[in-house]
Amino acid sequence: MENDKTLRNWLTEMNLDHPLVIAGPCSAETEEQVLHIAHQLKDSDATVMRAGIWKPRTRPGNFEGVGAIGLEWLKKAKKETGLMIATEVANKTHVDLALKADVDVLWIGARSTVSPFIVQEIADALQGTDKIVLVKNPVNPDLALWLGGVERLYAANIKNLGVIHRGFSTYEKIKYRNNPEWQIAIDLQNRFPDLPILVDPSHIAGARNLIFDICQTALDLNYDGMIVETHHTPDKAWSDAAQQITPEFLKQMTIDLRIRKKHGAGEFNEKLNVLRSKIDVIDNQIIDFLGKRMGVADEIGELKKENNVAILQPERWNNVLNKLTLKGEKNQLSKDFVERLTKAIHEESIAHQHKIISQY
Ligand SMILES: C=C(O[C@@H]1C=C(C(=O)O)C=C[C@H]1O)C(=O)O
Repeated sequence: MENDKTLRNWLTEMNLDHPLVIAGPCSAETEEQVLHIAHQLKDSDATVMRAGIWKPRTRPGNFEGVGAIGLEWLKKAKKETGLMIATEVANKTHVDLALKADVDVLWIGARSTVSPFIVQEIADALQGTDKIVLVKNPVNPDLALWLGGVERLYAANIKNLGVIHRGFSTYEKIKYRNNPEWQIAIDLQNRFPDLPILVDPSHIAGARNLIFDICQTALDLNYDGMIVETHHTPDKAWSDAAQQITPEFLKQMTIDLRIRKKHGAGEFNEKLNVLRSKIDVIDNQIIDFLGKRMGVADEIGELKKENNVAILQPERWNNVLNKLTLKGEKNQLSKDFVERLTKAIHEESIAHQHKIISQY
């Protein structure tokens, strides 16, 4: 699959003067709940109403969705409000039922994207559809697997495609439910600049107080819109209570979010060019310096080879790491960044020495 301007057609045809908003409850719970939320969303920026009907839960015993009856409620919501409707599909049966109910947007969840068998089954069931199909990132940070999902749908002649970034599962304790790993989504945008990308701040955050900032970050990274879990009484929601926001909150959020221009003009560009030349000079210096550092590591490698000494020297390495972290703090660099950078340099240094030592 190649990038192609027509990938954006479905979004362009919506003719929105703001980012695309898909909103609605994590799960459809009752007919009244679906209709109540739909009417609240009617005069918001939301174009599409979402609701989970079949809910993949991490552990059994939790509410697993109302099933096909929820499609009837969504259909009613569409009829009464004019909103388009969206739900998650995870197998051929779901697809058949959703297509029969004329669901406008179908998404493939993170737990399905990890499985090429399931994605293929869904793609086959959707073959040639003109519905909009969105692929959430897989639970693990694997861009190829994410794109593989999109490519399976593309190969099934499904042209109205997009992706949803919901973050990646992690065992580490972080402030988010799912680690955003923004760089993976940036890489995806670089490969497919015309493939619409939406952020799912609800699943990245896991908590409603983080939703605004995540949406702002996504818009600053040129995302095309957001899919946000929205419930009239979030704390009483049957699933994902902590991360749902009210329709009122959503309306205020879409007013407050800053939408920046893709490009500037005139004096801005002149100033930007001056600053960018400064960055270019510094970037060149960084690479020259790194090259010099590796040259010294090579010399150390030769020395270790002659004296049959191990490459990895944990004491020295810890010393280097601590010194640079301290120095980084003085230069307003985050500890996390300096650590990642220093580890990358160390890895390259080890690789250089390994090459020298393994030459006979
Ligand atoms: C360069 C050396 O080899 C390794 C690489 C290091 C580095 O790049 O700073 C530090 C310690 C060693 O693990 C060394 O022993 O000093």
